[in-house]
Amino acid sequence: IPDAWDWRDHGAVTPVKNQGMCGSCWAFSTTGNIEGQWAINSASRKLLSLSEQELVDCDKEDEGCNGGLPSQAYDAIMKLGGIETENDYTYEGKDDKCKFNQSEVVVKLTGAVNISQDENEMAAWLYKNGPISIGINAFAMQFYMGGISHPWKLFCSHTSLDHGVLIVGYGKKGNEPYWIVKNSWGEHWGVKGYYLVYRGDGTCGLNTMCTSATVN
Ligand SMILES: CCC[C@@H](/C=C/S(=O)(=O)c1ccccc1)NC(=O)[C@H](Cc1ccccc1)NC(=O)N1CCC(N2CCOCC2)CC1
Repeated sequence: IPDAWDWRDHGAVTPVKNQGMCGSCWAFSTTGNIEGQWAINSASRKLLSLSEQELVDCDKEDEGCNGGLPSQAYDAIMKLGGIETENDYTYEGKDDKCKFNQSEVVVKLTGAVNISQDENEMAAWLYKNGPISIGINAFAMQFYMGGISHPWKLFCSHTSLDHGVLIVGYGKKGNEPYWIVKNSWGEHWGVKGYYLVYRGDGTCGLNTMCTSATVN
């Protein structure tokens, strides 16, 4: 696989979004993954912006603005019958009643996969298949101002994951390998909304809950 790869350069990543005052990061991680799968692995090859609010309101396996898991969201989307576009089911940033409309579904899932915790295998999977939904401990992200984040384990527990985000690529700056992570805190946070984090030692637990939906 190439030394560097960035799915933003290959039409598989929508613009950075903003979850606002709602703990819906898990929904953004989920839609980001499915947006990539649809653009890369479906017959249509179209990059669509998908609805997080549908997940916040209608995914009863998760807890809306109080948190959730992408792995549970994939299952909920399959049971609901698919996911609508951002435009058809717009983001409100608060828990609301479910307004799911089957006739507006644009993407259906066929399943989901767990991805290896080995970061070399993760990079190979990403290059072959697309962006990866991950859980991470977001402690260091709250103070991130740019560069390659590599906090001490002491400050960034590998076992208490509290944030859902999306790995869209990887690279190396000099001798330092890094992941390119899409966040959902708006484009003024981090590096145009992105987090560059050290690749290779399970920083902040980013390798421990890697998942993807499958679209066909
Ligand atoms: C209150 C919810 C906060 C929200 C993200 C909010 S956030 O605003 O992005 C943020 C995160 C960190 C610091 C500051 C701000 N976090 C989540 O949704 C995280 C995201 C995550 C964690 C681990 C792996 C993947 C994804 N998930 C969670 O918070 N939860 C996971 C599911 C859990 N359920 C409990 C009952 O039994 C079923 C499971 C509820 C809590």
